[in-house]
Amino acid sequence: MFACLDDFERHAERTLDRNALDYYRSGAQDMVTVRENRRAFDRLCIRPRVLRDVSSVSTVTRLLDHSVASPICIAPTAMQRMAHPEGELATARAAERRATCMVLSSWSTASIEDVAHASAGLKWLQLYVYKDRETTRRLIERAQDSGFAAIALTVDTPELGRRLPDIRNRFRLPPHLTMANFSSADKAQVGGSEEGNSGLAAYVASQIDPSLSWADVAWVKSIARVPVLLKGILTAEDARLAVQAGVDGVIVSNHGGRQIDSVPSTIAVLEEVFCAVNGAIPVFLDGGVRRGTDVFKALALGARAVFLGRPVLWALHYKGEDGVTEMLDLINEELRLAMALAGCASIADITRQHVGPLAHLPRL
Ligand SMILES: Cc1cc2nc3c(=O)[nH]c(=O)nc-3n(C[C@H](O)[C@H](O)[C@H](O)COP(=O)(O)O)c2cc1C
Ligand SMILES: O=C(O)C(=O)c1ccccc1
Repeated sequence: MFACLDDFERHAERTLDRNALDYYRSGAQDMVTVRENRRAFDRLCIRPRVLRDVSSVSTVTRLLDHSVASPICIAPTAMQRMAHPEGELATARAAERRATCMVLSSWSTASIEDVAHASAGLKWLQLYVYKDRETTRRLIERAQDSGFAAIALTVDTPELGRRLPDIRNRFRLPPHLTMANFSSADKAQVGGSEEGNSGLAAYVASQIDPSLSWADVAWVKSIARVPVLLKGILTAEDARLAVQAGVDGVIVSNHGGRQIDSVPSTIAVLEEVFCAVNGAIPVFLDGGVRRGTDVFKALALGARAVFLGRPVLWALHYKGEDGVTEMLDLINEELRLAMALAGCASIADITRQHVGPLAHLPRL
Protein backbone atom coordinates (compact mmCIF):
# COMPACT_ATOMS: atom_id res chain seq x y z
CA MET A 1 0.00 0.00 0.00
CA PHE A 2 1.39 3.37 -1.02
CA ALA A 3 1.10 6.06 1.66
CA CYS A 4 2.57 9.06 -0.16
CA LEU A 5 3.68 10.10 -3.64
CA ASP A 6 7.33 9.18 -3.04
CA ASP A 7 6.27 5.54 -2.63
CA PHE A 8 5.29 5.48 -6.33
CA GLU A 9 8.79 6.70 -7.23
CA ARG A 10 10.47 4.06 -5.07
CA HIS A 11 8.43 1.40 -6.85
CA ALA A 12 9.54 2.73 -10.25
CA GLU A 13 13.17 2.76 -9.15
CA ARG A 14 12.92 -0.98 -8.59
CA THR A 15 10.98 -1.88 -11.73
CA LEU A 16 11.38 0.61 -14.59
CA ASP A 17 14.17 0.16 -17.14
CA ARG A 18 17.17 2.43 -16.78
CA ASN A 19 16.79 4.41 -20.02
CA ALA A 20 13.27 5.51 -19.05
CA LEU A 21 13.88 5.82 -15.29
CA ASP A 22 16.91 8.06 -15.75
CA TYR A 23 15.17 10.17 -18.40
CA TYR A 24 12.11 10.70 -16.20
CA ARG A 25 13.87 11.44 -12.94
CA SER A 26 16.92 13.36 -14.10
CA GLY A 27 17.45 17.08 -14.04
CA ALA A 28 20.06 19.33 -15.54
CA GLN A 29 23.71 18.95 -14.58
CA ASP A 30 24.15 18.87 -10.77
CA MET A 31 20.39 18.85 -10.14
CA VAL A 32 20.68 21.75 -7.70
CA THR A 33 17.31 23.06 -8.86
CA VAL A 34 15.68 19.62 -8.65
CA ARG A 35 16.60 19.43 -4.98
CA GLU A 36 15.73 23.05 -4.37
CA ASN A 37 12.21 22.57 -5.79
CA ARG A 38 11.54 20.18 -2.90
CA ARG A 39 13.54 21.85 -0.16
CA ALA A 40 12.08 25.30 -0.67
CA PHE A 41 8.62 23.95 0.20
CA ASP A 42 10.04 22.61 3.45
CA ARG A 43 11.37 26.05 4.40
CA LEU A 44 7.85 27.46 4.47
CA CYS A 45 5.52 26.94 7.36
CA ILE A 46 1.75 26.85 7.43
CA ARG A 47 0.01 29.22 9.83
CA PRO A 48 -3.15 27.33 10.77
CA ARG A 49 -6.33 29.00 11.95
CA VAL A 50 -8.62 27.17 14.34
CA LEU A 51 -12.34 27.05 15.14
CA ARG A 52 -13.35 27.54 11.49
CA ASP A 53 -15.95 24.76 10.98
CA VAL A 54 -14.18 22.39 8.63
CA SER A 55 -16.86 19.69 8.77
CA SER A 56 -17.10 20.00 5.01
CA VAL A 57 -13.99 20.88 2.99
CA SER A 58 -14.21 21.45 -0.76
CA THR A 59 -11.25 21.56 -3.15
CA VAL A 60 -13.41 22.54 -6.14
CA THR A 61 -11.97 25.47 -8.09
CA ARG A 62 -11.87 27.09 -11.52
CA LEU A 63 -9.15 26.69 -14.11
CA LEU A 64 -9.48 29.49 -16.67
CA ASP A 65 -13.18 29.08 -17.48
CA HIS A 66 -13.65 25.49 -16.38
CA SER A 67 -14.65 23.96 -13.08
CA VAL A 68 -12.29 21.29 -11.72
CA ALA A 69 -12.60 19.08 -8.65
CA SER A 70 -9.17 20.11 -7.40
CA PRO A 71 -6.36 22.58 -8.05
CA ILE A 72 -3.99 19.62 -8.58
CA CYS A 73 -3.55 19.07 -12.31
CA ILE A 74 -1.29 17.09 -14.61
CA ALA A 75 1.80 18.70 -16.16
CA PRO A 76 2.91 17.78 -19.68
CA THR A 77 5.56 15.08 -19.71
CA ALA A 78 6.91 13.63 -22.93
CA MET A 79 6.82 9.97 -24.00
CA GLN A 80 4.53 8.44 -21.40
CA ARG A 81 4.37 5.09 -23.19
CA MET A 82 7.83 4.32 -21.83
CA ALA A 83 6.12 4.16 -18.42
CA HIS A 84 3.09 2.09 -19.40
CA PRO A 85 1.73 0.66 -22.69
CA GLU A 86 -1.36 2.89 -22.54
CA GLY A 87 0.74 5.99 -21.84
CA GLU A 88 -1.04 9.30 -22.36
CA LEU A 89 -4.40 7.57 -22.96
CA ALA A 90 -4.37 6.17 -19.43
CA THR A 91 -3.31 9.50 -17.95
CA ALA A 92 -6.11 11.30 -19.78
CA ARG A 93 -8.68 8.78 -18.51
CA ALA A 94 -7.48 9.19 -14.92
CA ALA A 95 -7.67 12.99 -15.22
CA GLU A 96 -11.22 12.71 -16.49
CA ARG A 97 -12.18 10.29 -13.73
CA ARG A 98 -10.95 12.76 -11.11
CA ALA A 99 -12.32 15.83 -12.92
CA THR A 100 -9.00 17.55 -13.25
CA CYS A 101 -7.01 18.95 -16.17
CA MET A 102 -4.38 17.09 -18.16
CA VAL A 103 -1.79 18.99 -20.17
CA LEU A 104 -0.66 16.85 -23.11
CA SER A 105 2.96 17.18 -24.24
CA SER A 106 3.68 18.00 -27.89
CA TRP A 107 6.09 15.07 -27.67
CA SER A 108 3.51 12.51 -26.65
CA THR A 109 3.55 8.88 -27.68
CA ALA A 110 -0.23 8.97 -28.28
CA SER A 111 -1.63 11.46 -30.77
CA ILE A 112 -3.75 14.50 -29.94
CA GLU A 113 -6.72 12.84 -31.63
CA ASP A 114 -6.30 9.50 -29.84
CA VAL A 115 -6.08 11.26 -26.48
CA ALA A 116 -9.22 13.25 -27.31
CA HIS A 117 -11.02 10.00 -28.13
CA ALA A 118 -9.85 8.37 -24.92
CA SER A 119 -11.13 11.10 -22.66
CA ALA A 120 -13.75 13.83 -22.74
CA GLY A 121 -12.15 15.53 -19.72
CA LEU A 122 -10.52 18.95 -19.59
CA LYS A 123 -7.33 19.00 -21.65
CA TRP A 124 -4.73 21.59 -22.62
CA LEU A 125 -1.97 21.14 -25.19
CA GLN A 126 1.62 21.98 -24.31
CA LEU A 127 3.21 23.54 -27.39
CA TYR A 128 6.76 23.69 -28.65
CA VAL A 129 7.39 26.01 -31.58
CA TYR A 130 9.06 24.10 -34.38
CA LYS A 131 11.44 25.52 -36.92
CA ASP A 132 8.74 24.47 -39.36
CA ARG A 133 5.93 26.88 -38.56
CA GLU A 134 3.39 24.81 -40.52
CA THR A 135 4.00 21.89 -38.14
CA THR A 136 3.39 24.27 -35.26
CA ARG A 137 0.24 25.72 -36.80
CA ARG A 138 -1.12 22.23 -37.43
CA LEU A 139 -0.54 21.23 -33.80
CA ILE A 140 -2.53 24.23 -32.57
CA GLU A 141 -5.34 23.60 -35.03
CA ARG A 142 -5.50 19.87 -34.34
CA ALA A 143 -5.72 20.55 -30.60
CA GLN A 144 -8.51 23.06 -31.08
CA ASP A 145 -10.40 20.74 -33.42
CA SER A 146 -10.07 17.99 -30.80
CA GLY A 147 -11.54 20.14 -28.04
CA PHE A 148 -8.41 21.09 -26.11
CA ALA A 149 -9.30 24.14 -24.02
CA ALA A 150 -5.96 26.01 -23.91
CA ILE A 151 -2.42 26.10 -25.27
CA ALA A 152 0.51 26.18 -22.85
CA LEU A 153 3.48 27.49 -24.83
CA THR A 154 6.74 26.29 -23.27
CA VAL A 155 9.27 29.12 -23.27
CA ASP A 156 12.18 27.60 -21.31
CA THR A 157 13.40 25.14 -23.93
CA PRO A 158 15.23 26.80 -26.83
CA GLU A 159 17.53 23.81 -26.47
CA LEU A 160 17.36 20.78 -24.22
CA GLY A 161 19.08 21.04 -20.83
CA ARG A 162 22.15 18.92 -20.21
CA ARG A 163 21.03 15.81 -18.33
CA LEU A 164 24.06 13.73 -17.50
CA PRO A 165 22.38 10.31 -17.14
CA ASP A 166 20.76 10.68 -20.59
CA ILE A 167 24.13 11.55 -22.09
CA ARG A 168 25.76 8.53 -20.44
CA ASN A 169 22.91 6.20 -21.40
CA ARG A 170 22.65 7.69 -24.92
CA PHE A 171 18.95 8.07 -24.31
CA ARG A 172 16.70 6.73 -27.00
CA LEU A 173 12.99 6.31 -27.48
CA PRO A 174 12.37 2.55 -27.62
CA PRO A 175 11.94 1.55 -31.27
CA HIS A 176 8.33 0.37 -30.84
CA LEU A 177 7.26 3.89 -29.78
CA THR A 178 6.87 7.05 -31.85
CA MET A 179 6.39 10.77 -31.34
CA ALA A 180 2.77 10.33 -32.33
CA ASN A 181 1.97 13.88 -33.39
CA PHE A 182 4.41 14.00 -36.26
CA SER A 183 4.90 12.52 -39.69
CA SER A 184 6.88 9.34 -40.10
CA ALA A 185 9.83 11.34 -41.47
CA ASP A 186 10.10 13.23 -38.17
CA LYS A 187 9.51 10.13 -36.08
CA ALA A 188 12.52 8.40 -37.53
CA GLN A 189 14.89 10.91 -36.02
CA VAL A 190 14.70 10.12 -32.30
CA GLY A 191 17.05 7.43 -31.20
CA GLY A 192 20.58 6.33 -31.49
CA SER A 193 22.75 9.13 -30.33
CA GLU A 194 25.17 11.77 -31.34
CA GLU A 195 28.59 11.63 -29.78
CA GLY A 196 28.61 13.44 -26.43
CA ASN A 197 24.89 14.03 -26.16
CA SER A 198 21.58 12.26 -25.64
CA GLY A 199 19.52 11.25 -28.64
CA LEU A 200 16.83 13.60 -27.42
CA ALA A 201 19.01 16.69 -27.25
CA ALA A 202 20.01 16.13 -30.86
CA TYR A 203 16.38 15.69 -31.89
CA VAL A 204 15.33 18.85 -30.07
CA ALA A 205 18.16 20.80 -31.69
CA SER A 206 17.01 19.64 -35.10
CA GLN A 207 13.31 20.42 -34.56
CA ILE A 208 12.73 23.21 -32.04
CA ASP A 209 13.30 26.85 -32.96
CA PRO A 210 15.80 28.56 -30.64
CA SER A 211 14.99 31.94 -32.24
CA LEU A 212 11.66 31.98 -30.39
CA SER A 213 10.87 35.51 -29.14
CA TRP A 214 7.96 37.66 -28.00
CA ALA A 215 7.00 38.20 -31.66
CA ASP A 216 6.27 34.45 -31.88
CA VAL A 217 4.01 34.66 -28.84
CA ALA A 218 1.92 37.16 -30.82
CA TRP A 219 1.97 34.75 -33.77
CA VAL A 220 0.73 31.82 -31.61
CA LYS A 221 -1.98 34.06 -30.20
CA SER A 222 -3.04 35.07 -33.72
CA ILE A 223 -3.71 31.43 -34.60
CA ALA A 224 -5.15 30.17 -31.34
CA ARG A 225 -8.88 30.46 -30.70
CA VAL A 226 -8.34 29.21 -27.14
CA PRO A 227 -6.43 30.85 -24.25
CA VAL A 228 -2.63 30.87 -24.54
CA LEU A 229 -0.43 30.51 -21.45
CA LEU A 230 3.33 30.78 -21.11
CA LYS A 231 5.01 27.89 -19.29
CA GLY A 232 8.42 28.57 -17.81
CA ILE A 233 8.27 32.10 -16.35
CA LEU A 234 10.57 32.68 -13.35
CA THR A 235 10.99 36.47 -13.02
CA ALA A 236 8.87 39.56 -12.41
CA GLU A 237 10.35 41.13 -15.57
CA ASP A 238 9.11 38.34 -17.83
CA ALA A 239 5.80 38.16 -15.98
CA ARG A 240 5.17 41.84 -16.82
CA LEU A 241 6.11 41.22 -20.47
CA ALA A 242 3.70 38.28 -20.51
CA VAL A 243 0.88 40.54 -19.38
CA GLN A 244 1.85 43.09 -22.03
CA ALA A 245 1.87 40.34 -24.66
CA GLY A 246 -1.75 39.64 -23.77
CA VAL A 247 -1.40 36.01 -22.76
CA ASP A 248 -4.08 34.42 -20.61
CA GLY A 249 -1.90 33.05 -17.83
CA VAL A 250 1.63 32.10 -16.81
CA ILE A 251 2.96 28.90 -15.35
CA VAL A 252 5.84 29.47 -12.94
CA SER A 253 8.05 26.54 -13.87
CA ASN A 254 11.72 25.59 -14.11
CA HIS A 255 10.80 22.49 -16.11
CA GLY A 256 11.26 20.31 -13.06
CA GLY A 257 14.90 21.43 -12.83
CA ARG A 258 15.63 19.88 -16.24
CA GLN A 259 16.62 22.94 -18.25
CA ILE A 260 19.06 25.44 -16.72
CA ASP A 261 20.44 24.26 -13.40
CA SER A 262 20.82 26.67 -10.46
CA VAL A 263 17.67 28.62 -11.17
CA PRO A 264 15.56 29.12 -8.05
CA SER A 265 12.84 26.79 -6.93
CA THR A 266 9.44 27.70 -8.31
CA ILE A 267 7.85 28.22 -4.88
CA ALA A 268 10.58 30.78 -4.05
CA VAL A 269 9.73 32.98 -7.05
CA LEU A 270 5.97 32.45 -7.11
CA GLU A 271 5.15 35.52 -5.07
CA GLU A 272 7.46 37.74 -7.16
CA VAL A 273 5.61 36.66 -10.30
CA PHE A 274 2.22 36.90 -8.64
CA CYS A 275 2.86 40.49 -7.53
CA ALA A 276 4.24 41.45 -10.96
CA VAL A 277 1.11 40.40 -12.86
CA ASN A 278 -0.92 42.36 -10.34
CA GLY A 279 -4.09 40.32 -10.76
CA ALA A 280 -4.20 40.77 -14.56
CA ILE A 281 -3.87 37.05 -15.33
CA PRO A 282 -3.85 33.82 -13.34
CA VAL A 283 -0.55 32.37 -12.16
CA PHE A 284 0.08 28.62 -11.96
CA LEU A 285 3.02 26.63 -10.63
CA ASP A 286 4.77 23.33 -11.15
CA GLY A 287 7.97 21.78 -9.79
CA GLY A 288 8.49 19.58 -6.76
CA VAL A 289 4.87 19.43 -5.69
CA ARG A 290 4.60 16.12 -3.81
CA ARG A 291 2.43 16.85 -0.76
CA GLY A 292 -0.98 18.31 -0.03
CA THR A 293 0.83 20.83 2.16
CA ASP A 294 2.97 21.87 -0.86
CA VAL A 295 -0.21 22.56 -2.81
CA PHE A 296 -1.60 24.52 0.11
CA LYS A 297 1.56 26.68 0.31
CA ALA A 298 1.51 27.38 -3.44
CA LEU A 299 -2.13 28.45 -3.34
CA ALA A 300 -1.43 30.69 -0.33
CA LEU A 301 1.36 32.41 -2.29
CA GLY A 302 -0.84 33.13 -5.30
CA ALA A 303 -1.09 30.03 -7.50
CA ARG A 304 -4.56 29.24 -8.84
CA ALA A 305 -3.55 25.64 -9.40
CA VAL A 306 -0.47 23.42 -9.50
CA PHE A 307 0.72 20.74 -11.89
CA LEU A 308 2.39 17.40 -11.16
CA GLY A 309 5.10 16.09 -13.50
CA ARG A 310 7.12 13.06 -12.40
CA PRO A 311 4.59 11.61 -9.91
CA VAL A 312 2.24 10.99 -12.82
CA LEU A 313 4.91 8.96 -14.61
CA TRP A 314 5.66 6.85 -11.53
CA ALA A 315 1.95 6.21 -10.94
CA LEU A 316 1.38 5.42 -14.60
CA HIS A 317 4.19 2.89 -14.52
CA TYR A 318 2.77 1.31 -11.36
CA LYS A 319 -0.75 0.66 -12.64
CA GLY A 320 -1.75 2.73 -15.67
CA GLU A 321 -5.03 4.61 -15.38
CA ASP A 322 -5.77 3.13 -11.94
CA GLY A 323 -2.29 4.06 -10.71
CA VAL A 324 -2.66 7.71 -11.75
CA THR A 325 -6.13 7.80 -10.22
CA GLU A 326 -4.77 6.36 -6.96
CA MET A 327 -1.93 8.91 -6.91
CA LEU A 328 -4.35 11.80 -7.50
CA ASP A 329 -6.62 10.49 -4.75
CA LEU A 330 -3.69 10.34 -2.34
CA ILE A 331 -2.45 13.89 -2.82
CA ASN A 332 -5.98 15.27 -3.02
CA GLU A 333 -6.73 13.68 0.34
CA GLU A 334 -3.54 15.24 1.71
CA LEU A 335 -4.69 18.65 0.44
CA ARG A 336 -8.16 18.20 1.92
CA LEU A 337 -6.65 17.29 5.27
CA ALA A 338 -4.17 20.20 5.18
CA MET A 339 -7.06 22.56 4.48
CA ALA A 340 -9.10 21.15 7.37
CA LEU A 341 -6.19 21.35 9.80
CA ALA A 342 -5.36 24.90 8.70
CA GLY A 343 -8.97 26.04 9.02
CA CYS A 344 -9.85 26.44 5.33
CA ALA A 345 -13.14 24.97 4.15
CA SER A 346 -12.73 26.15 0.55
CA ILE A 347 -9.93 27.07 -1.85
CA ALA A 348 -10.94 30.73 -1.56
CA ASP A 349 -10.31 30.55 2.20
CA ILE A 350 -6.57 29.93 1.62
CA THR A 351 -4.81 33.31 1.94
CA ARG A 352 -1.33 34.81 2.15
CA GLN A 353 -1.67 34.82 5.94
CA HIS A 354 -1.69 31.03 5.95
CA VAL A 355 2.05 30.72 5.14
CA GLY A 356 5.26 32.16 6.50
CA PRO A 357 9.00 31.45 6.56
CA LEU A 358 9.83 28.39 8.66
CA ALA A 359 12.10 30.15 11.16
CA HIS A 360 10.03 33.25 11.54
CA LEU A 361 10.47 34.73 15.03
CA PRO A 362 7.61 36.96 16.03
CA ARG A 363 8.63 40.43 17.20
CA LEU A 364 8.26 40.70 20.96
C1 LIG B 1 10.10 13.17 -18.08
C2 LIG B 1 9.66 14.59 -18.24
C3 LIG B 1 9.25 15.05 -19.48
C4 LIG B 1 8.81 16.36 -19.62
N1 LIG B 1 8.38 16.75 -20.85
C5 LIG B 1 7.92 18.01 -21.00
C6 LIG B 1 7.41 18.44 -22.25
O1 LIG B 1 7.34 17.68 -23.21
N2 LIG B 1 7.01 19.72 -22.35
C7 LIG B 1 7.06 20.60 -21.29
O2 LIG B 1 6.69 21.75 -21.43
N3 LIG B 1 7.50 20.19 -20.08
C8 LIG B 1 7.92 18.93 -19.92
N4 LIG B 1 8.37 18.53 -18.70
C9 LIG B 1 8.32 19.45 -17.55
C10 LIG B 1 6.99 19.30 -16.79
O3 LIG B 1 5.92 19.81 -17.55
C11 LIG B 1 6.99 20.05 -15.46
O4 LIG B 1 7.40 21.38 -15.68
C12 LIG B 1 7.88 19.41 -14.38
O5 LIG B 1 7.98 18.02 -14.55
C13 LIG B 1 7.31 19.72 -13.01
O6 LIG B 1 8.15 19.28 -12.01
P1 LIG B 1 7.92 17.88 -11.19
O7 LIG B 1 8.33 16.78 -12.12
O8 LIG B 1 8.88 18.06 -10.06
O9 LIG B 1 6.48 17.79 -10.75
C14 LIG B 1 8.81 17.22 -18.53
C15 LIG B 1 9.20 16.76 -17.27
C16 LIG B 1 9.61 15.46 -17.10
C17 LIG B 1 10.01 14.97 -15.74
O1 LIG C 1 12.44 16.01 -21.47
C1 LIG C 1 11.90 17.10 -21.27
O2 LIG C 1 11.94 17.63 -20.14
C2 LIG C 1 11.26 17.80 -22.31
O3 LIG C 1 10.63 18.78 -22.05
C3 LIG C 1 11.31 17.43 -23.70
C4 LIG C 1 11.67 18.38 -24.62
C5 LIG C 1 11.73 18.04 -25.94
C6 LIG C 1 11.41 16.77 -26.35
C7 LIG C 1 11.02 15.84 -25.44
C8 LIG C 1 10.96 16.17 -24.10
